[in-house]
Amino acid sequence: MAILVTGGAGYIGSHAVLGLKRLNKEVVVADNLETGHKESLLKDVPFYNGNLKDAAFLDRIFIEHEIKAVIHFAANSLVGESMENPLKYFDNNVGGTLSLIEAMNRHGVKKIVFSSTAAAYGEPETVPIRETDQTLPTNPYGESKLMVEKVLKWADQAYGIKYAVLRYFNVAGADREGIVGEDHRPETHLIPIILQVALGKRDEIKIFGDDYPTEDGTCIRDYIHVTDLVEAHLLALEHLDTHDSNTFNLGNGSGFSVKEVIDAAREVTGHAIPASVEKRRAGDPAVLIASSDKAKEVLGWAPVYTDMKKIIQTAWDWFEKHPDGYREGGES
Ligand SMILES: NC(=O)c1ccc[n+]([C@@H]2O[C@H](COP(=O)([O-])OP(=O)(O)OC[C@H]3O[C@@H](n4cnc5c(N)ncnc54)[C@H](O)[C@@H]3O)[C@@H](O)[C@H]2O)c1
Ligand SMILES: O=c1ccn([C@@H]2O[C@H](COP(=O)(O)OP(=O)(O)O[C@H]3O[C@H](CO)[C@H](O)[C@H](O)[C@H]3O)[C@@H](O)[C@H]2O)c(=O)[nH]1
Repeated sequence: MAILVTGGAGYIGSHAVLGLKRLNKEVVVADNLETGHKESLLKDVPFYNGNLKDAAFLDRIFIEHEIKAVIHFAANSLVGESMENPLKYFDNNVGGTLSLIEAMNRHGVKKIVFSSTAAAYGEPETVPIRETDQTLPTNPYGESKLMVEKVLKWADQAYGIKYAVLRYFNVAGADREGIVGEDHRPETHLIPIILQVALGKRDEIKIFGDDYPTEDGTCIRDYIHVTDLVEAHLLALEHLDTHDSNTFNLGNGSGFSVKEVIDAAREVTGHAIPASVEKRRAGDPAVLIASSDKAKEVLGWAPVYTDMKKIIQTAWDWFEKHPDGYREGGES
């Protein structure tokens, strides 16, 4: 019995595949390599290159492997792009998931873990954010994920497909052995961009606004290590064997400002990391911090990487060894 990982060639998906293989689980990957990297795939893991919207592609996987559960990472996830091209996000993120659920139903697969996001909440009324707080996305990316959450609820009711919705906050870091890492193109995330400055690939880090109502004026986020995140997926899968569908936040429960993250990276890398202040980036809430109490209480989840410097260290170890990411010359 295998676990199908969609988006398994991407940043988080590749870490999940590695985590599953370390537990000797049987894994199959489906990815169209739109933003993933074939170089991140493990040699002994069957890989299917195709689009989730293609029903025949999915049928082939479900026929060739006995799939017992799906961990569904495949999606587009650039907030800015989603504002400019919302239909791409509804088409791929919602359309891709509808096709996946239909295939699961055709083949009698009854469990799915779904990557949702803090963007499903929009601007929070209070922090830390709890799962029961209002969900009012401020961009099509977050909206597309929330739509899938709603689809999953009805698919459970109609077809008995049980789901764990995991709303991630800011995912960061890399595998401790550096077997896989983060290589988004374009890179938009704070920590990899800071580390590209330390590598000499960028001149400076641009801080998007220092006039927020926070102590140092820069935005505060909740950073969670990718390995801790993967661990929660494994626990959620197990949980679904004996429990009903559920929704969980995944974050560390503490916030770091952009300036604090830059300072931590200076300490880890020993590099000055020049910074300049730019205007605010549209749509950035001032503070996003998760309450992950529910995941801790219900799933027994306990994040290991709670120290920002340790999170950055794992990312730095990866970047030092792979300054051009997965591909020589830095082009995707
Ligand atoms: N990185 C974060 O901080 C973060 C935060 C919250 C939520 N998420 C969610 O986690 C998931 C993984 O994020 P990531 O950072 O690893 O992104 P990523 O872009 O590295 O990985 C996504 C993978 O899905 C594949 N894919 C996309 N559409 C596909 C389709 N229709 N068919 C087949 N494959 C397809 C891509 O090629 C890629 O390999 C996404 O669903 C994202 O929305 C990420
Ligand atoms: O060059 C940069 C890049 C980022 N930032 C700031 O750093 C913080 C973190 O930004 P990221 O782009 O790394 O992350 P986001 O908080 O925007 O996004 C994260 O949370 C979102 C939900 O709110 C989505 O889920 C998204 O995929 C996930 O990475 C933000 O305040 C941003 O303004 C900068 O100052 N300079």
